[in-house]
Amino acid sequence: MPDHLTIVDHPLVQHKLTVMREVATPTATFRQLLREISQLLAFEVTRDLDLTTRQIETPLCEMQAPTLAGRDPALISILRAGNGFLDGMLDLIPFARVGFVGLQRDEETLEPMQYYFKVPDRLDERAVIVVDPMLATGHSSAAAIDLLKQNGAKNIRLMCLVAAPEGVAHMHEKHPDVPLVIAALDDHLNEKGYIVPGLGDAGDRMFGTK
Ligand SMILES: O=P(O)(O)OC[C@H]1O[C@H](OP(=O)(O)OP(=O)(O)O)[C@H](O)[C@@H]1O
Ligand SMILES: O=c1cc[nH]c(=O)[nH]1
Ligand SMILES: [Mg+2]
Repeated sequence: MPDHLTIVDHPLVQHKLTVMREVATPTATFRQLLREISQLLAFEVTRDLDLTTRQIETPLCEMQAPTLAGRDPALISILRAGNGFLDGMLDLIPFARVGFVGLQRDEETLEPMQYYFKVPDRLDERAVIVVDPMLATGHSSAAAIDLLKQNGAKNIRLMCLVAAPEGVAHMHEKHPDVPLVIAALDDHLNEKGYIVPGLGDAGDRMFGTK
């Protein structure tokens, strides 16, 4: 397994993901589980954030205590499905700045089309965490990260729920500097670019569209 890839094999993550994969799982349950898993994956994707110390006073004494270094991190959601990760992440990192990259895959070419871009300032001075539940061909995530790098981002991580081997390989080719944190590496993509076994279209399942 490439060392830029972390698969979070925690039993709670795997249990929740299994329920999300089931075709009979209703939208409300799917959305709730996505939120819960986002917090467990967030634990892993933030593991190597830089720390510094600051002087504080406890009821007993003064101490140099650890605190996150530098500017507040930026969470970047790839619309729409990335928003399923956002609320849970913001519960854990309420001081994070938030950006959005609107991308939608063309169903024929599987190439992502951009329809929105709004990100926090000074990306070059922030840890940037890009979130999207699905990494299929990897073209959407790679395109989003291209845009973020054009806007100065240097210290980037990508957090996904389910990835295909094709997507992991594409990300590694285009952005070998970006670590990936995922819950599962599935078997393959089908002829329509869907991850198999996968969970279907994450955006549609989250929002009850289709
Ligand atoms: O790795 P790729 O082959 O690019 O596919 C993955 C992308 O497809 C899905 O979004 P989609 O285009 O369905 O948009 P949506 O979130 O609005 O449904 C998913 O959330 C990713 O962004
Ligand atoms: O399986 C897939 C592939 C792309 N996007 C999804 O939401 N699901
Ligand atoms: Mg979709």
